[in-house]
Amino acid sequence: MGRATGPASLPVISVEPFLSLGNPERLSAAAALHNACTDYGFFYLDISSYVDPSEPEELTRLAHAFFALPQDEKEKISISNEDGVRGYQRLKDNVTNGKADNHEAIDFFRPVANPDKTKTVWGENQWPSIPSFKEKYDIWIEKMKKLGLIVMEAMAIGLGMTPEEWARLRSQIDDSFWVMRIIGYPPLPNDFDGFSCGAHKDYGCLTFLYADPTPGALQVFLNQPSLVDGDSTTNDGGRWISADPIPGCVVCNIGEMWEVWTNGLYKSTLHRVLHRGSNYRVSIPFFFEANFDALVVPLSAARRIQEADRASRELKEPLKMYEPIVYGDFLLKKLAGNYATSGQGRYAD
Ligand SMILES: O=C(O)CCC(=O)C(=O)O
Ligand SMILES: [Fe+2]
Repeated sequence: MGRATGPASLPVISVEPFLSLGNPERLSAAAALHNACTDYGFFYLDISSYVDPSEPEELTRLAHAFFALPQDEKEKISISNEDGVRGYQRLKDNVTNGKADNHEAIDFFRPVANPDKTKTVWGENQWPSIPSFKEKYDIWIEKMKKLGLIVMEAMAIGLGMTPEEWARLRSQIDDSFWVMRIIGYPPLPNDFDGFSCGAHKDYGCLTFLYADPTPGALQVFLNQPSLVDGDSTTNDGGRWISADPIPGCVVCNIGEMWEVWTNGLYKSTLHRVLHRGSNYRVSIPFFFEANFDALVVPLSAARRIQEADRASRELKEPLKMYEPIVYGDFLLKKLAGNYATSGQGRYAD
């Protein structure tokens, strides 16, 4: 395991320039966002001009109230009552890379018309009966959906997409099949064979992670040679750095769909959680995803950048292309391997 030396930390990008059309900093902010996506795949997104910090703090309080309930109360909204993925999952129910994760969670997905709980992900969300829980989280979901569109447009600007190209991409994400997890992490026992959440890439489009202020829990794997100093690399030639929460920011990372859209120019980055502190940690990732039926194909704008780079380096062999993916098919495959009972793991490759 690598030693984390030096002050390496993720870039901070403010959403503010993208909140109004006339903001003169839009282009430079989009360029910084592009660099964050090519170099790290992870960044802090400063949303202090978009949401009041008291909102996610209240969500954390509500999450604690739920996780503190007796186990049989929590089981009343178990995923086993529903479509197998919407609802509460016990501690160690999630498995990553063959090892149980030391967390419990509630998962919510975009509601569907004509729910049918015999079909994976096609059932209904299950809400705790704690007063104002659903109201407060529903407000958050709406804000994160809008934020998803705002950041997607900023990324389109950063990639140099034409208005027509952006309109086409927008039509694949304008009815996002979003996912929200509310995760509770008790301290990781020293002798635990596994992690709080094992190393994985997120499989969708953009993740907006709000986490309580607990330091030292979330770690991100950097493997760009320019970002990693030689002394501190792991056997894989990379380095794990902490991504501690910054007030007013969510941690944002790109998922595997962006890797396909950009034909590998933006990499989806490995991350994991090791919560060894003494408190009970809560995090609330919102996964802004493509539409269920979106056909995800490498974008011309990304290919233009790759071709220009190759021309400047006089590379001759043809550019390798990522295979197209229908997002909903990809999601169903991932969900099939999520849980202890199905053996493989939520966050497995
Ligand atoms: O809890 C965290 O900090 C990260 C969780 C995560 O990576 C995920 O749910 O995909
Ligand atoms: Fe993740």
